[in-house]
Amino acid sequence: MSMTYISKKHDYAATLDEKEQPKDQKSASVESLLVRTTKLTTVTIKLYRIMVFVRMAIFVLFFKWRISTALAMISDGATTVRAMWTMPIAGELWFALMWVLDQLPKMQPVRRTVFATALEEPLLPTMDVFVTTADPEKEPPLVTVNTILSILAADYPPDKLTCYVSDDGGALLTREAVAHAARFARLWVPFCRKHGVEPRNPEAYFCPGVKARVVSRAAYMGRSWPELARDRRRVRREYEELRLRIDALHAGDVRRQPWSRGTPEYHAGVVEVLVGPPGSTPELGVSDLLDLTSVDVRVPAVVYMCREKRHGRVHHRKAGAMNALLRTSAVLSNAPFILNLDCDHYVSNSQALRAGVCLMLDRGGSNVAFVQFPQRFDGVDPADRYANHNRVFFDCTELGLDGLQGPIYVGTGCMFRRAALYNADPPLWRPHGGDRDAGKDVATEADKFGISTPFLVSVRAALNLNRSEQWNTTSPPRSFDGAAVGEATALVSCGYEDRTAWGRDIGWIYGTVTEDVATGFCMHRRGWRSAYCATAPDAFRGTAPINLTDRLHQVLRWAAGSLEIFFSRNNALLAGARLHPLQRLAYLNTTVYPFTSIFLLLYCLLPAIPLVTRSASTSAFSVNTPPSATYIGFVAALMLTLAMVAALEVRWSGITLGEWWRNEQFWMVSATSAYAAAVVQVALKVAAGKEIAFKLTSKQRAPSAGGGVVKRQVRGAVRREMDGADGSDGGGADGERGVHGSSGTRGTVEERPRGGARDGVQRVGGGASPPVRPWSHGPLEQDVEPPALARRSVHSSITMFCPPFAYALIWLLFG
Ligand SMILES: O=c1ccn([C@@H]2O[C@H](COP(=O)(O)OP(=O)(O)O[C@H]3O[C@H](CO)[C@@H](O)[C@H](O)[C@H]3O)[C@@H](O)[C@H]2O)c(=O)[nH]1
Ligand SMILES: [Mn+2]
Repeated sequence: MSMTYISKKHDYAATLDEKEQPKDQKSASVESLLVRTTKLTTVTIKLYRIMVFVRMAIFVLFFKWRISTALAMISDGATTVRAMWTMPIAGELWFALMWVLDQLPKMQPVRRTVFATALEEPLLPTMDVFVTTADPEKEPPLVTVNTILSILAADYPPDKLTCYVSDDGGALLTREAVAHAARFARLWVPFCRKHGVEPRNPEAYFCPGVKARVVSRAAYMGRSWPELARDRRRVRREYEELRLRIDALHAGDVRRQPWSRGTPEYHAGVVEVLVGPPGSTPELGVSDLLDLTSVDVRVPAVVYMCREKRHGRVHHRKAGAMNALLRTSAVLSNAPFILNLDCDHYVSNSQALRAGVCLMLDRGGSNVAFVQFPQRFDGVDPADRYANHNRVFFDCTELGLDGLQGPIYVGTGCMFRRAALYNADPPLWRPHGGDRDAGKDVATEADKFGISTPFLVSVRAALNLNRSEQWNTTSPPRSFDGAAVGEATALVSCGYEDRTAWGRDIGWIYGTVTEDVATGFCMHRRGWRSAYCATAPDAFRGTAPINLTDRLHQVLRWAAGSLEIFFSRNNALLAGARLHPLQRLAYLNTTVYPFTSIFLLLYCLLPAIPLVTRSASTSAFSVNTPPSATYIGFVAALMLTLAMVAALEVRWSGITLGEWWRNEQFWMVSATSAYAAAVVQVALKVAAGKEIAFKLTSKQRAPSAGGGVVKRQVRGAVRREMDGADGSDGGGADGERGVHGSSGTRGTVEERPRGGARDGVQRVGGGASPPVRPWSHGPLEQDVEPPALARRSVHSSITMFCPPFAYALIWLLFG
């Protein structure tokens, strides 16, 4: 099976310039077998480029006319009049600049086709997967558990994969839930392997969600179709028990003393190997539940980590957790490649890990520091009213940047080269005769990496392995023994990074709440490339904020984090020449966009001043004078070209016009609220040193898995099944139907393997519904009406974001 980009109807021919990707000796043998990169050369993209330049030319003419007219008008005017002319022109110049910064990096998009199965199993390198969670209330342990299960069941050799979980909350609840997941994995992983099910997240697989894919009878590759139905029912019952156990954990003793090691902000460091590494040869299994006689039952290793936290010590939020994971994994498995998933982003395509590796090992791949996958989301309402899908960014901007030395790193769903996190130089920029620090002694690196000798040894091994690129023959030593775990625990103590380069040059970058953008930028600045990997089906899927308050808080955090980067040493304007000029523009755009709010608010509010103040000087403003024909002509031309550029962008990228429009709408909402709040926050930080908080996004899934009105009856069905329906093969859970999408037009009905009863949706378990707790998975059956949810959240958002408006109004009226 080859993994191709989400199907597009364009045909494209030109292969990427040879100069762009220097021929690499070691990976030459796999040249063009793993990845095919093609520039988009359709008529649409050519027209698109022309239209962008036409619009830029119109801008130049417009500003020439506008500024000369303004100068004539204000030559003898009062100060107010001058201000009234200068501000709008400054605003227009800023908006034009932002548009140009946004468009130019999108002009050379490329598409990649990854042939994941072309990479033979023995050639696969080892891989560490990092999952971060921070608060069991906002990030329900069940969500984390499902993510872990999807990772463990991914199609990757189990002896080459290790799953690390970082628990920043230090919660016993999370640790226990992960341990339960590790136990359930012994059944779940062989089941997935045996029947090739997708997606390998049990919640998504068993629930009638939008993306639950069920193999059709014809495509089924297993031994016998009825066996799948029977196994599926049995595994499902076990999964239901796991869910109940995790609920019980929350409700029971653990809940009464959830922070057994202290509080979320004060606890000791813990590293615990929950599942040890499996052997390197397949083990055929025995199980009471399933026939596993011909299935490899090995499960990848699982490590739980909770870094130490102390009062008065900054912990650097996710970046700090990732760096702790980087060190922990270094002394245990030390894999050359690292995949990061937030606790809610599960592996939705079991081939995804291989796809990422292909981009790293392919010709020219040795210069790739990270592979960013698009972020896709479940549970967003069908109208996507808060533009959660972010299609314009993922399907246009990142695709465009992929043609310019690589996309921006934007968090979850990103695969890294360990050596790049250790601040190594890419081969492309290595000084002749080897690496810049190849000859250096490890001991002298202690001021950068900290004093742990085993860790320094692991760094050296990782850098050497990266230089030799012999991934398969010299796999790094994996030791999970007591000594290694003890060392790992010392490495997650909160003082370890003192007086080192962690967070500055090494690992994830500190000093901003959007550590992702800063970290990727530092790599690009060193000359590393990155790659964008959009697969079909989606590689990973996660949850998005389901109400406006959460969404605006998320946008506020991103905007504030961007400005923090702008005011730091990682400002794109200060970067050296290894950054592609257009990439520099893209980074500049990514770090200054929140300033737009100032211009936008003034631009919209200033014209109203004469109406409310009625002062002599401003009333001289002719509110009654009709706009000149030239002005109307320019505005019409700018609007028309904007629409044409949008239409062409929509065409070449394959997104819908609706998605583009949502993006514009939500941009307006953010720019007049969250961006302004971000500017205020960062101003306070710069002026008074007030730190910006990392407010976690709640991962409580909307009770509607597929968005809109979706009925969930899983518990009911399972309970009914448990109540004695077991014998009736074919009824029960396997007979239910999933109502998809629920948007009416897109909704499809999917049959589960055994077909059978078609009334599954109506069935509800008997007895009283369990109490709805925030972390539980909802009542037995619930209709959710998104507008009601949205209305409620609009109220809370208004109270949250009205201060900037209130101040603006007060200033206008009485200032
Ligand atoms: O002190 C902290 C704070 C957060 N996290 C984890 O960071 C991740 C991201 O948090 P979330 O609230 O989901 O933020 P989002 O805005 O949804 O995430 C996006 O934006 C973040 C930067 O603002 C990136 O870190 C994420 O990878 C990216 O997906 C989650 O797994 C958290 O558990 C920690 O581990 N420790
Ligand atoms: Mn998130």
